[in-house]
Amino acid sequence: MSAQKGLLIVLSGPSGVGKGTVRKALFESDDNDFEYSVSMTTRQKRAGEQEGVDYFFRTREEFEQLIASGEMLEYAEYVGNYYGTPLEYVNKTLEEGKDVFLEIEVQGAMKVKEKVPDGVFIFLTPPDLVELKSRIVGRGTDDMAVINERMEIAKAEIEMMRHYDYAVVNDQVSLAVDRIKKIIESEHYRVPRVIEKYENMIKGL
Ligand SMILES: Nc1ncnc2c1ncn2[C@@H]1O[C@H](COP(=O)(O)OP(=O)(O)OP(=O)(O)O)[C@@H](O)[C@H]1O
Ligand SMILES: Nc1nc2c(ncn2[C@@H]2O[C@H](COP(=O)(O)O)[C@@H](O)[C@H]2O)c(=O)[nH]1
Repeated sequence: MSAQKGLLIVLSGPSGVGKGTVRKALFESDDNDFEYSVSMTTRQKRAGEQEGVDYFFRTREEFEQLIASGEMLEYAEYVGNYYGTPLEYVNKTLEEGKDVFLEIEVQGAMKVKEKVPDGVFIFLTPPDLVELKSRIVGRGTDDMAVINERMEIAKAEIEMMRHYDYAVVNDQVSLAVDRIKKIIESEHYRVPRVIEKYENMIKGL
């Protein structure tokens, strides 16, 4: 087992900003070295989505049982459905010394911050709100009522940016990916993380 735990990296931000798009581009690039935690949801599977790849799709009853038995690191109810992060995979992977990447909405990210304050919290921002709405509309997955609900939630979510460690603008996907890679790389050199290894060495002398 690795002596040093992996980093927990949380990518969050308003609906439609491009979290999923940026996360996929990040994982498709050759030089990524972290593990994606597949979320669980009660929402309907969209065309092309696969069980265990895009999400673990569960009924509300199944999801509520997992909440009750403490098996979720965090969960949130978002536009009428549950979304959450299964705890066991995250713990096991961090213990193996591997970095774990979560792509989640803002309420859930704030719950993770309470439980894992030494995680790396990255807020993905749109260039502006007009562009944000045009991305949600352009995606073509939601009707107008849901789009308006997502925009209202988005305004409140942008206010939450202050609680994050980094803000990355998603103007172009490739640029956002590069910015995130640089953040993750530099987080590995932060003294509180590195010093632990040397403190253990000193204790072992
Ligand atoms: N940098 C970008 N420039 C232009 N369009 C983008 C950019 N990034 C993402 N998009 C587009 O914006 C739309 C929303 O992206 P995506 O579904 O990845 O957002 P999201 O933040 O994951 O949304 P949600 O939180 O609702 O799941 C998609 O149609 C995507 O192709
Ligand atoms: N709190 C959590 N939010 C999550 C999780 N997985 C995904 N999400 C976020 O939900 C919304 C909606 O997603 P969609 O796939 O229906 O468009 C989006 O903001 C995701 O980032 C999770 O495990 N916990």
